[in-house]
Amino acid sequence: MSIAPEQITGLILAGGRGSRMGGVDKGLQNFRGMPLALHALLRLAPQVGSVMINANRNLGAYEAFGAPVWPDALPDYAGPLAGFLTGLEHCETPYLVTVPCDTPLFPEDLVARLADALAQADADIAMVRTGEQVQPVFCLLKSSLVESLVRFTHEGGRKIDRWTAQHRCIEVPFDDESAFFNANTLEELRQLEASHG
Ligand SMILES: Nc1nc2c(ncn2[C@@H]2O[C@H](COP(=O)(O)OP(=O)(O)OP(=O)(O)O)[C@@H](O)[C@H]2O)c(=O)[nH]1
Ligand SMILES: [Mg+2]
Repeated sequence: MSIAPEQITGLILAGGRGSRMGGVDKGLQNFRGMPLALHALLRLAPQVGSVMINANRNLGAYEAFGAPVWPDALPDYAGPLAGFLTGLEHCETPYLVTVPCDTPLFPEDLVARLADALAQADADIAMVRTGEQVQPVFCLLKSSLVESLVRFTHEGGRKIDRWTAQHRCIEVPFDDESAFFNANTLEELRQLEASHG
């Protein structure tokens, strides 16, 4: 069994505090003259059937990118899992794939590789691994997990790995580690701009 792109909705995670960047709205910071979240959107869109954005501030600026924008239902910046929940609650396809807004050079075949691995392993969740490092915010998941995530988060659960461990989860190795370089600080953003990717 394989998974077609049309069965997958893409979600840009841009709902964080950006505290290591001085509290700015990270997704709206420019990278090579264009907002980071728009880079992610343009890179993800050809890989999936439709895309949406999860953001908690400056919603109008994100709406201008032309995709639906959903803020967290959970209060107080509950972390990336709150973004997963928001995505699953608005997802109308059998699969959701998430990418963070601060990693604009992620692979152009990211979703195809996650989807192949998920289908082959008959898993519920597939996450990127680079070297020894799991990158849980690059995550393909079955939309049917929404009830499980509602339960987990409403009981106060916040850690991605604690939740994913409850399901059939696989890690998909990616060799191109530099494609997953993410900008947490302004310094890292400038470093990324200077890179060859
Ligand atoms: N929806 C939502 N997404 C979040 C939240 N916190 C982090 N994220 C997203 O999760 C991804 C990884 O988070 P970080 O790289 O730590 O980003 P951040 O939390 O904005 O930055 P720091 O405050 O410096 O940790 C990013 O795409 C964030 O936008 C949150 O409370 N809600
Ligand atoms: Mg954070």
